[in-house]
Amino acid sequence: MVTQRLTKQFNTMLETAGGLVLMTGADALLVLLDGSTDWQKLRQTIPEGVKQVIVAADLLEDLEGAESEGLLPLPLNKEKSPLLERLQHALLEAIADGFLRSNCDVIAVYSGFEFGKIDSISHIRLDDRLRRLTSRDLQRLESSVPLKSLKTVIDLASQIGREGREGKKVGTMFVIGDTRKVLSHCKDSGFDPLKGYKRESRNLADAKVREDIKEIAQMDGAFVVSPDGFVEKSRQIVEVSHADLTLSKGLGSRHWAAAGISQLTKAIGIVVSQSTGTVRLFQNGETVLRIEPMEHAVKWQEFNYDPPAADTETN
Ligand SMILES: Nc1ncnc2c1ncn2[C@@H]1O[C@H](COP(=O)(O)OP(=O)(O)OP(=O)(O)O)[C@@H](O)[C@H]1O
Repeated sequence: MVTQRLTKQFNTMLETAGGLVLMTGADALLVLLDGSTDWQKLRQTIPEGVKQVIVAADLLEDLEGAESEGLLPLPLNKEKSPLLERLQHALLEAIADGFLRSNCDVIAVYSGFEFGKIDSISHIRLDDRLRRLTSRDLQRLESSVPLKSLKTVIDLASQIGREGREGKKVGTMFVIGDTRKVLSHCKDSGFDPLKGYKRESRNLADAKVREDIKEIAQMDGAFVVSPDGFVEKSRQIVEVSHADLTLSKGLGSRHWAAAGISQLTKAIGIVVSQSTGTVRLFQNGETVLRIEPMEHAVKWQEFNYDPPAADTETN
């Protein structure tokens, strides 16, 4: 386990960042660490008026003891990832864990130039930036499902989670890829409204088809989607055992079924939770991506960091 010593420089950066939280009225201080540290000292160094202090590190064990000092621990599991990716991930996780709202101000302090040396402070406004999922997030899944089809289904799932239907929240499931094997673990949950439709009328690339899917999503069951983005069947009950799986507590049978089928086949399970609107991707029986509901659509971007464009607003 790496230990990050509270050096004089680290102390100064914490004090300064804490001061900045108070001065700007930011909602939280995020300390992105490269290892464990002396949590008591860290809390004492930060001005008392700063109430929300999130401490993020790669491993859960690095954060042991942080909570009892009144800090909010956030494990990242992002070892060796580039800084900006870790920072972005920390912000998303902090929202998912309820430490931050999706529209708030955060002061972040981290090692920007040298591993283990806290040398940078940023004032981050959480808005659009968070909605930009990177294509690399998906490429990393190393799935046999083409990226284009995955993006289409994720966009549709996020839309369903965000908008619901006629004022009601809607949850649903998509299982994409390894279609034949997936179907061998499915049974009809009722009449399939897509039965008898020509293939082109089941193509998710078509906006009209996506609207139909939103209607059908209100009914029980899952959509089985081919790797090239055609809905093969809807209203399917996925019958799998999930004896060997471990998932977050609180996830119900729809999520377990998606995780189960992703373990049994090469498919990716995508679930929109009816209660929260959160979209989760399952692969090999595990949650590999989670997208919180946002006001607007997901924006895809490549992970080339572009410096922010000059802000013309005067505030
Ligand atoms: N194995 C399954 N295959 C397909 N659909 C399922 C399966 N299990 C549950 N569902 C669907 O999910 C709905 C919600 O079930 P449940 O509340 O247990 O799931 P959940 O994972 O908590 O999802 P949510 O967060 O949306 O409530 C069920 O009414 C059913 O339509």
